[in-house]
Amino acid sequence: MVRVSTSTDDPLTLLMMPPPNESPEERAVREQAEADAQARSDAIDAQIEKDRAAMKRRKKAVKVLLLGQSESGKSATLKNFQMQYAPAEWAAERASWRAVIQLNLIRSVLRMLDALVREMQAASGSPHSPADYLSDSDGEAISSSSRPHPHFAFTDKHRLLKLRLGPLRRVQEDLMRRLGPGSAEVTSGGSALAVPWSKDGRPSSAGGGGRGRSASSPRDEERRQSHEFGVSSTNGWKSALEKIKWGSSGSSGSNGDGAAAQGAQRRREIELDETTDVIVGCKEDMKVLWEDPVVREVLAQRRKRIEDSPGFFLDDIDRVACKDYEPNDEDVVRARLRTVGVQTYQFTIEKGRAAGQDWLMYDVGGTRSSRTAWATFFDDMDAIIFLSPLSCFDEKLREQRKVNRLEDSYLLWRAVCENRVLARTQIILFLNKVDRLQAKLARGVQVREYITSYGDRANDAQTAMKYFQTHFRDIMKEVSPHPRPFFAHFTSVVNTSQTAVTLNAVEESILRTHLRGADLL
Ligand SMILES: Nc1nc2c(ncn2[C@@H]2O[C@H](COP(=O)(O)OP(=O)(O)OP(=O)(O)O)[C@@H](O)[C@H]2O)c(=O)[nH]1
Ligand SMILES: [Mg+2]
Repeated sequence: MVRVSTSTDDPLTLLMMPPPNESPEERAVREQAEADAQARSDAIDAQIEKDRAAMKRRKKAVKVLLLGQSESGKSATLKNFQMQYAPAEWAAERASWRAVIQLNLIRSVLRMLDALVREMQAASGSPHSPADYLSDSDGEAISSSSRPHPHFAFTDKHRLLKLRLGPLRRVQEDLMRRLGPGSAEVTSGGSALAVPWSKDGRPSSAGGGGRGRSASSPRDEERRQSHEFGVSSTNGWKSALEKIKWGSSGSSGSNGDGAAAQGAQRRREIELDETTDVIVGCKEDMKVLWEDPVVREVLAQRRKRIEDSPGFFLDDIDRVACKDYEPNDEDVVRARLRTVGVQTYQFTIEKGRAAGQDWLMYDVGGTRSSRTAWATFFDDMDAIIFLSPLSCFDEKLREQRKVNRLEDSYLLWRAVCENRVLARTQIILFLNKVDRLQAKLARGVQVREYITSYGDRANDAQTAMKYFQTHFRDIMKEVSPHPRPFFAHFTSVVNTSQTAVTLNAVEESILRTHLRGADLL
């Protein structure tokens, strides 16, 4: 039989009962002691609850969105993060960048070759086809030759180079096919707006070149765009590199028939070997072309500065055009592969105070037509790293050849700072490509010729950097919905050791904001 305890024989109840002969004073003391104990217990419960919330918050990934126009260095910054915080994965991925770097090199060579061939045709008096005037091999618009042609001293050497480097065109096509849409630059953005969203983060009705789609409501449009973005979220460089590794299916082949998969893998390796063989075979001719004084004259006359273009490897032909070439860290950061859609990147901090903290970084495509999708990420970010390349003050957007790049950057910065959804989000500005700015000013390019408000200031890098920084700060001050601190770093993110120092400061600052959100600081 089960014995049920009653209030009078339960030992705990008996223990808690006041003594039968308790005086009023003793009772007051006892009740006070009980109240104190209860308060201590409540405080402990509250602390446990707070710690639990903090743990939850700590476990919640820090989310960072990288923004900035195309070629501002977003992906290059992300690569620096990866190198610093996920070294094993970085090392494993490095070899896959070889094909991208080979393509970058070939593209520069073919741009020179195209310029040379056109001038040779002009010199021989052969008529140009209309297409000759439209684009280079990489689709870059060139100016029409209405100007008089100077007389270049072409020789048989140039005609031979044209013939001998011809096979690179097929290699370029092969590599582009394998690497997917990110391997080509966007050279026409139609009428896409600089900022295709409103101050409250909604897509502008005219945004993204969206003319002719007015039948859908703004909400439908927003959903449609986020859906598109979701679909394209695997289109980052990882999928491009996977394609190179595993072929266009992106599958490792491990699930299929073993022999067939192995055969397919072997065929891809042979294809990649053939690509490398052609490049190695063209090595000496590529060097001759790059070092040829007449070619240099042609480029100067056409105002082509190949060394300023993304993915410049012409000074590395000896290393890159080798059978056993393996990219080093800096090669990978310098490699150019345009971001299509969004690249999501996750890593966990391994060392230090924030060890174990997960980070999620979002790298978006920066061309005007890609920007519509940015706003769908705004409401959930701890921080934004905004990149503006300072060296671009004299350049035009590829996708809209009339728009000055720096003006475009100012417009974007203004729109990000004034956005109400981002009012409480930390924004960190990277004034990037300082190395290129220094090189440009050193060779005599005058800022005031492109930025009239620059006035009579000295044309040195320090003065220009300070001037641009002040302009960005003033915009932020003017348009931010609430006062916010101005965090800016001068960067050259291709310099990986310098960038590591900047990233440490950035990590610390973002983490503080993240933890402050959980009242941990
Ligand atoms: N010299 C120099 N090159 C840089 C710097 N930052 C980026 N680059 C190069 O500029 C090119 C473009 O950089 P990306 O990181 O691909 O630019 P992005 O902002 O991701 O461009 P999208 O993907 O088109 O939006 C790459 O070849 C980079 O290596 C820099 O500070 N100095
Ligand atoms: Mg990118």
